[in-house]
Amino acid sequence: MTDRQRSDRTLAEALAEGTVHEIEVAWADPYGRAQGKRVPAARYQGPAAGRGFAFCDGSLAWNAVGEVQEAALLGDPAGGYPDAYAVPDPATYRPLPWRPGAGQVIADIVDHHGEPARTSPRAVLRRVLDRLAGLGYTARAALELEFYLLRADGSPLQDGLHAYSLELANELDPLLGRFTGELTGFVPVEGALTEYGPGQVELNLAHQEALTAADDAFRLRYAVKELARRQGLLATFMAKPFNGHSGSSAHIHLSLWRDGTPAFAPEEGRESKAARAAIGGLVRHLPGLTLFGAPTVNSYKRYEPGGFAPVRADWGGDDRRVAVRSLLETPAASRIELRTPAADANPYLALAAALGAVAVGLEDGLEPPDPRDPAAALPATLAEAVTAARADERLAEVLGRDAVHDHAVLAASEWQAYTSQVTGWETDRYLRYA
Ligand SMILES: NC(=O)CC[C@H](N)C(=O)O
Repeated sequence: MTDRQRSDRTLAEALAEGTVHEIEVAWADPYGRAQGKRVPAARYQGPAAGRGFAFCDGSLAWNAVGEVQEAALLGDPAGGYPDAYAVPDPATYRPLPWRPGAGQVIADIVDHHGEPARTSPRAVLRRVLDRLAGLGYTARAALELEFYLLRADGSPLQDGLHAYSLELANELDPLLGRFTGELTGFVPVEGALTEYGPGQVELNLAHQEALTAADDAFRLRYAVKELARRQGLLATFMAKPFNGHSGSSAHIHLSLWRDGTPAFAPEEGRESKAARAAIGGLVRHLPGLTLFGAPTVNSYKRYEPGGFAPVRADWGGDDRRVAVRSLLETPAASRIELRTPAADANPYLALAAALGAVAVGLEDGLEPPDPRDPAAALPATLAEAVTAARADERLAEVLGRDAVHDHAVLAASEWQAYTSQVTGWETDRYLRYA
């Protein structure tokens, strides 16, 4: 029995036995934040088996501070923000570790015409996975998420800088212990470590079928924030919260499988044909896909030359300085790590864009460039990323033009809000000197 079948049965059993009193019907907004409705168990089955749970479709077309952008298609202003429907995927059911008797299920979104909402993040990922399936592949993925644990007022909890420090890890207890304890029934955490910044933590997730991997990253961010809140702390997935301290990434490890065999298994000691096509697709389309792993103004402040966050569309072997890291290991563990996505990314969109570029690499028979050739610069700002995403017709064909249009509109609204403000940096720098 697969994990999906198991949790499917768990939900039906929990409802039948009356061991669950409430279900959170959850979906990701454009920025990967958990949205949803709390539904009493007795009111769940009707809508879940029918049209789904109604909500205002503006929730799928708002920017980082919740301002609905009318130019985004799904908001469909002509239609007056009609209902969209959250249709639970029962295989995603998990009991909530912090509220006994409550569970969560992740929903797919259907628009008011009854069609899958083509710009909703989970739908974009499904579309790419269908395309890969058409090529004969299933994708597996594992995400590593970094974040800062802060005091409730936003100040750092620690001042030490020691990645992998078990002593600093102890200082973060009891919360850190929860991430490798009760949280593992909700998401498959494989490891927890202190990262380089003060109070920065990294959690590694197990590799899973790609849709589940994105669901896990979505759940993880929600759960970490909630467990921290219950402890009187603030967990932030902001990409670069502090000047002078490392940013937070969402590295994605990818592999393709054909009929249960690993398509990235090394061939004659080097990357397989499928792996080379995947690397070729990723490297060529990195400028266009960057937006989907780096959706805010702040995401771009993480990229620093000479650091661990890449600034070029380059690739290499076991090298943490490049954007696309090819890890040749045992056949089943050989994989590609994409290091551009930031922790503030929507995991569905980041994974969809990465796998979209992989699909393009396979379809177009691409090869990795010679690593000694000069590599293209990645977009250095959100505005450059929007331009690059809009210019990448081939990637848009795979992700869906409407999805690229909408998410570019949201990002452009972030950029507009940012550039229209006079900042403290400007007054500090220019007021007395102009
Ligand atoms: N684990 C690492 O390689 C550090 C990654 C770094 N924090 C980044 O933002 O990219």
